Amino acid sequence: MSWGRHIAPGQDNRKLPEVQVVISPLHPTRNSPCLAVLQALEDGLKRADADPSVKAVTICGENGKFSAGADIRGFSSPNKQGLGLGPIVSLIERSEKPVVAAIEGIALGGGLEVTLGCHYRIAHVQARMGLPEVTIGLLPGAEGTQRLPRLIGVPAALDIITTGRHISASEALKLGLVDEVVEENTVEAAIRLANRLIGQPLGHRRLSLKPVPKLPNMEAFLTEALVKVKKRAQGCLAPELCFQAIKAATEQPFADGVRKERELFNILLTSGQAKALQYAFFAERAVEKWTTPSGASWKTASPQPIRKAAVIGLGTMGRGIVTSLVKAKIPVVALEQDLEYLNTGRKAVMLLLEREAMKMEQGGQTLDFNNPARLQFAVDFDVLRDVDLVIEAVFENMALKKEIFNKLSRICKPEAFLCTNTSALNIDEIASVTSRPQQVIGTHFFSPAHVMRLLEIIYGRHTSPTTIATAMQLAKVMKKVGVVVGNCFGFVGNRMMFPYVQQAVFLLEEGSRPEDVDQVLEDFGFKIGPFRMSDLAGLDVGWRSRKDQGLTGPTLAPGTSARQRHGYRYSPLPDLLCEKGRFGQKTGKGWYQYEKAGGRTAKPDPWIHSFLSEYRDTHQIKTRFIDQEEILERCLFTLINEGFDILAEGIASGPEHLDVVYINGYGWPKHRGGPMFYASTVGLPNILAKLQKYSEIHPDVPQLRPSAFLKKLVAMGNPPLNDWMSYLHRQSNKL
Ligand SMILES: CCCCCCCCCCCCC/C=C/C(=O)SCCNC(=O)CCNC(=O)[C@H](O)C(C)(C)COP(=O)(O)OP(=O)(O)OC[C@H]1O[C@@H](n2cnc3c(N)ncnc32)[C@H](O)[C@@H]1OP(=O)(O)O
Repeated sequence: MSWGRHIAPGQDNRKLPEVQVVISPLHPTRNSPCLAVLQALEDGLKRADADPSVKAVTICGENGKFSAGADIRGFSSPNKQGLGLGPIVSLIERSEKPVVAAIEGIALGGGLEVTLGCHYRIAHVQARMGLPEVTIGLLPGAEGTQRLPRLIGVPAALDIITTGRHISASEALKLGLVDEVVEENTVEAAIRLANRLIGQPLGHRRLSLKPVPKLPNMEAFLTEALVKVKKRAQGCLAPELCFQAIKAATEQPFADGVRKERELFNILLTSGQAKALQYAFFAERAVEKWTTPSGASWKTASPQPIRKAAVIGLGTMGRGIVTSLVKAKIPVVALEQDLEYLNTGRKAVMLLLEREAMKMEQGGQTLDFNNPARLQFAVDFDVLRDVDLVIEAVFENMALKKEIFNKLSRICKPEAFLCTNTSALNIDEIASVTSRPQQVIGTHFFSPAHVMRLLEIIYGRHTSPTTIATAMQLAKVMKKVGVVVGNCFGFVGNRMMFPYVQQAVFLLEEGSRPEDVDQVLEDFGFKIGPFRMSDLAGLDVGWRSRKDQGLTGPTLAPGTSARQRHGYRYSPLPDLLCEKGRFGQKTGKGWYQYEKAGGRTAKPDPWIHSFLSEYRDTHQIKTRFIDQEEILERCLFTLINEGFDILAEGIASGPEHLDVVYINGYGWPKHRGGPMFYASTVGLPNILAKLQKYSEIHPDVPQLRPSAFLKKLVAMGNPPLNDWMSYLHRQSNKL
């Protein structure tokens, strides 16, 4: 046997026998010359083919990583890379010399497609594979949609391609995606296999020549699958086009399927959705690199280790937070005020953990939560003496939170971090009752806390960089996206949500029905419209907060106008519903009616319709027809407008932060890239003009008055989103 020389665009320092073509590194950097990588791969293959001393080829990655696929930034560059990979995969497949892929680390996207051209695939036991193109608004465009169904069948290929999920080596082996899984050196194993293959026929290993395995009921299967794909996609184009490409594989010869794949790929490549999803990919990574206006930064701050944590309060939020910590393998003490609450909380937590353990078992993982060293329940604050971090998750009441923080400050060890799970309260006020305000931080979880990815991390005036870094590290360990924001009422998420919900309610006063408003926003792509959301969360939550603020309830000054507060427009509609006991799903009635208290199926309620009509009569509001455009613009543009104020005030350090918050915590459709990205696609001058128009019609709604920062950006010529923050302190002579 003889081997070809090492042919590589990079260096392989493992000094293996001479057979390798080294492919792209794990993280193609921003300027990674992807075309050069492809060229090197092609040249390497051609040289191996032409060299009679080479009898077999192994393709592996650099530094123990196969490939993360194409450089995503390349898809938005004018010189679009990548379309050249398909012919190279075919070139690999046509090789008369056996080609074996040695998959270590990850093989994703174009990287996995390369392996589908190889005649055999060997994976390391810890390798992960996937075709995540759908998550960045694309499809596997290097013939992957045609080869994968031929290799593993249509159902498995559909699942992998339309979800973009990563699979483990053991699942890949079960599916037949790889031929062998090894625990040893994968490249050496691949070389050994290649050795054995020399001289053997390869025809049956060329996937393009194989038929797609038949299903007894292919047509019915595809029809049903399409319904599922569309339902999951919620307006996102890529999953459906992935489906179409795979369907083509079942109906057409390989070459025609490839043509169809290319056609569909081009549709996606030029779609705004791909751009938005790729923006979202990088935005999520950008927020990891946090900074604060005082100069604190991820670069200089180091997180402290959290060996043991505590959660105070086992209500809905506390239960989810405990579950997240257990899943992150952080030993946790769960504390309640008395044994009765503790037992209720304990049962609920155990139920959540059992469900999570079952889910994890399906993916071949285990969850150990029956061990007291991992999870302990208590009613005595004394058990908190040795914890490194406490998350207080009692209900939103400043006096109660302050009492708890004062106690924590006295009991916990001096270096312990104190976090408050609040959705709006002032972090500085909470910190003020402790002896360590530098270690106090807001950690705003989203319900259900063990499912939702967002963690808003709110620093106060005295919060130290180490505390921020520790909270960010905690988010990462819990597999959440931490977004560092400043301290203001409602922080980023709820502060932007307030004008959105307020407009939705004003629209009801003027003539819309809850289901009209929800429909428009759900058609836009929100998972759930504002009224369905309010019914789900419970109308009483906002009612309590408005009562605390003196906006309604017994503390309201006698003679206050029903529809005005502090000289601005106010809608008492949500208060009136609460006074009638309509709290949403929990009472079976809210903005909608439900089959029973706790029911989940929202039905439009004729009672609400006549209630709204009587309300308008009482307040002499002329009912008018409100079109979809106005509903969308008034709800979204006020939310975006608030976003510009947040940026101007330095509450968030860039538009990506706001977008990541909205995508991960508020059901904003990811394929629209987040509210600020969406604003940039609509065009800031258009948003400004519409806000000006609505503000003139509704002068008593300050949230419709265009933000000064928005006006400035328009005056500065509508710069691209990446540049917005650089204009914050620049002078504009057009204003
Ligand atoms: C020579 C053959 C190889 C093939 C390559 C050739 C390409 C040819 C084009 C083919 C065209 C056909 C269609 C193919 C399309 C694709 O391949 S699309 C890309 C598919 N791949 C992905 O979507 C992978 C995306 N990345 C990830 O999922 C994760 O980053 C990871 C790889 C699993 C690693 O995770 P983790 O360790 O948590 O690190 P991160 O923080 O996520 O990333 C670190 C930095 O790397 C950047 N990065 C990662 N992947 C890419 C990428 N594909 N393109 C550009 N940049 C990437 C990421 O942004 C981080 O950057 P910094 O924040 O600046 O550190």
